[in-house]
Amino acid sequence: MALQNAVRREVTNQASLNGDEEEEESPEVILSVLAQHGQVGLCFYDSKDYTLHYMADTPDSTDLNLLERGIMARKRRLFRPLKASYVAGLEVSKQRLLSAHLPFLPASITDRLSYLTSYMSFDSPLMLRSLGALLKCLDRRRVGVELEDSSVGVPILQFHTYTLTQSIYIFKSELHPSVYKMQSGEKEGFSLYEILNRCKCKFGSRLLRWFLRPTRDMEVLHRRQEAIRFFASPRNSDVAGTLQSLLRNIRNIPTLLRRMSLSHTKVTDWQSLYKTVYSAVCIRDTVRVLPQSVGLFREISEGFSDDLQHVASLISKVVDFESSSTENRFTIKPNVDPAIDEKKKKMMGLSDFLTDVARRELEHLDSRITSCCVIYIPLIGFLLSVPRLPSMVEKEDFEIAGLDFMFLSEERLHYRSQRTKELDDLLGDLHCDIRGMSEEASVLDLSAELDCLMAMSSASQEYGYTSPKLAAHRRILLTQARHPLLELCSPLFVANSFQSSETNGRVKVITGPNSSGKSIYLKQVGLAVFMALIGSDVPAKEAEIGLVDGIFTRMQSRESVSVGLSTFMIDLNQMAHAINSSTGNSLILIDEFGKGTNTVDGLSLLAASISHWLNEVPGKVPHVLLATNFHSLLQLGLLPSTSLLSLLTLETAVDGDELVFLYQLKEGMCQSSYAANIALLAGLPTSLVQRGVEARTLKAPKHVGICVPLQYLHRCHWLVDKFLSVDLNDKDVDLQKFLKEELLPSAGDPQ
Ligand SMILES: Nc1ncnc2c1ncn2[C@@H]1O[C@H](COP(=O)(O)OP(=O)(O)OP(=O)(O)O)[C@@H](O)[C@H]1O
Repeated sequence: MALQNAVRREVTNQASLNGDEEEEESPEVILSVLAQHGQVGLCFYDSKDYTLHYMADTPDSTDLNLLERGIMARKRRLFRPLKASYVAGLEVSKQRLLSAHLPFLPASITDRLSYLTSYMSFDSPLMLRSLGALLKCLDRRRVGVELEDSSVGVPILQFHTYTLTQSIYIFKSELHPSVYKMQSGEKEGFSLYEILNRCKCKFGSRLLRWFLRPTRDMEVLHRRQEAIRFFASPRNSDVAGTLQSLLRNIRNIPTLLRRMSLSHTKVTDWQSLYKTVYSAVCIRDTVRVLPQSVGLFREISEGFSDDLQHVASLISKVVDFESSSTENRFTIKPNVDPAIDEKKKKMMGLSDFLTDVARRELEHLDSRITSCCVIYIPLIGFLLSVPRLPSMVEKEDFEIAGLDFMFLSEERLHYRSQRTKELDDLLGDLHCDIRGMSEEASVLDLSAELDCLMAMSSASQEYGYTSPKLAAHRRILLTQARHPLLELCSPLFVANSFQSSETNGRVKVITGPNSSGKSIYLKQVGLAVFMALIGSDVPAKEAEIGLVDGIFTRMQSRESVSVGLSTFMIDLNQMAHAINSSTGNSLILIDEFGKGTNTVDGLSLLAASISHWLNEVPGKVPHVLLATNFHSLLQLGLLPSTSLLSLLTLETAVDGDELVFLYQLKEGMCQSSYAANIALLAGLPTSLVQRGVEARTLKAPKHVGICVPLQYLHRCHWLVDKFLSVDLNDKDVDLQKFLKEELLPSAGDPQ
């Protein structure tokens, strides 16, 4: 497990950096980070405002430094390690959180759980464990607490979701499965990642996972868009083909160099290194003639240095690949460079030779040592490696006459001898030059970026995506948008548009029969916005997307064993999260909220939640897209009428008894659930469905209405109007008189 725990201390004033007394007075920030299996979870406590910040588990970047950069960019601070022993398992960590001194938490543990899960995702084990570690640390160090009394805990007055600079968070994992699949070796399944991943080198595929993190950084997005646009043009398809075939040859230079301990060097490693360097030079030369206004091209042209060319020609001059592969051992070209003499050739090529060297060394060694070998370690050079004897305990025991002890590793002792020094001298030139290449990290980074963007561009061309216009406004416009996954497995996908302006129609309520396409529509909007925010083109004819700061989803909950909450509680949590944490710049997608409980209660909660947004000041209303089968939400007029509300439905047609789904979005509301037709479609026995229809007809209020004579209906209306006309707050109103004189005398008069 790669574990990084760190403690940060405020170092805004130099005095605290120098360990001055004033350090005590600086507010403290304690950070806890846990990384595992390509994911990172983190949290930190800031004693300045007693806030606990937490970040849901998120894909790790290629290096964890990003976290430091992200946080340090905001406030320059110093890190120092948090005790690893503070980190506990998931259950213990959850318990620490539930029993922490948090004054704002409800008293009972069950209520606490509900409260906490509405703020933070309990599906983030790393975050929870880092929180557990942090709470333990706060408890031990008693940050900001002067009192000895152990019942007084470190004050934590509020929680705050932490986001990395410019990152956008997708709340609730439902968008994830189709988006990220993180575990290596895990089957990708049919996912957005799979659609976009046409990368030619491993680094490209790996970086693409990182690309799947949305961002609001316009510079990053534009940089990606301009490269994607360039390759999307049919005029540039040849150059794209050339670059892709070169990218196939790119291998991990540092790993290759690490493997190049000469006694184990494989010919294939040399070949891979040569191909990598040679291809990098070709990529640079190809890119140099492309428009340098494209940022990525400019960086490749400048970043791939001439050293690469030098190393490529050096390898090709020295290594005889042809005889290496026929003889299946490393061979050097004869007579190419007079500086490389017979002896060098032998040394470099023959692992047998190194074995010879080792054997000769062994003759001079202590008789207790029965075996040894010569190895090569980049940056260190050739070393003699011998097994550690049981009698070699203290450092002094490692000394061997005539050898310089270097280090102990994996129960082997490593030494420099006169001969290994000679080997270093003889082979130094080549290794120095090649070693220099490990500095060429930019080759890998930029190649991976190029690979990713070409992959995204290729998917965009194949599936007819469009480049979205991105801006900082609060509008989203998608013309003829499609679902990127469903359109590939559906013979005829019906595209639909989406429009959410700054003020009008920001809250959209979609009704429609089951299977009419409501959920798909919600998801395609979410995915299009998501794709735009990773820099990709989107499946739509036209797109204009204001950068959202979060995508909140409430879809398809299953009861979660890890959290111990029922399906309905999870629904409520997600809704609470969306209501508590969204801003006027967020996108909220809600599918079927409220159906996990009694209909009336579920409906009321749904109406109250939507009304919450509809009653907000216009600038604070997020883009809300909500699908529901509660048709009475609209039929009973439970929502305030405002221009913020827009009603949509998906078109269907009835052909005889059969319901036909047209999947076309239109304004308005669904008039019938067509549940009976859908039940027949699904294969329920006809007699059973008919009985259901009868029962429903009898129960429907409409049935009563049909039997009541019109005159009684008028009478009822009149009575209601009369009652409503009375102002019960008016003290002068005499109710007895009203009933006797105004209402009852007219009892026989239906008006
Ligand atoms: N735009 C579309 N074009 C073609 N087929 C579609 C479209 N939208 C949905 N479908 C098809 O209809 C199926 C059902 O869609 P969806 O799950 O969105 O329905 P729904 O209205 O949300 O149903 P429910 O209310 O029962 O959850 C999809 O699996 C897909 O096969």
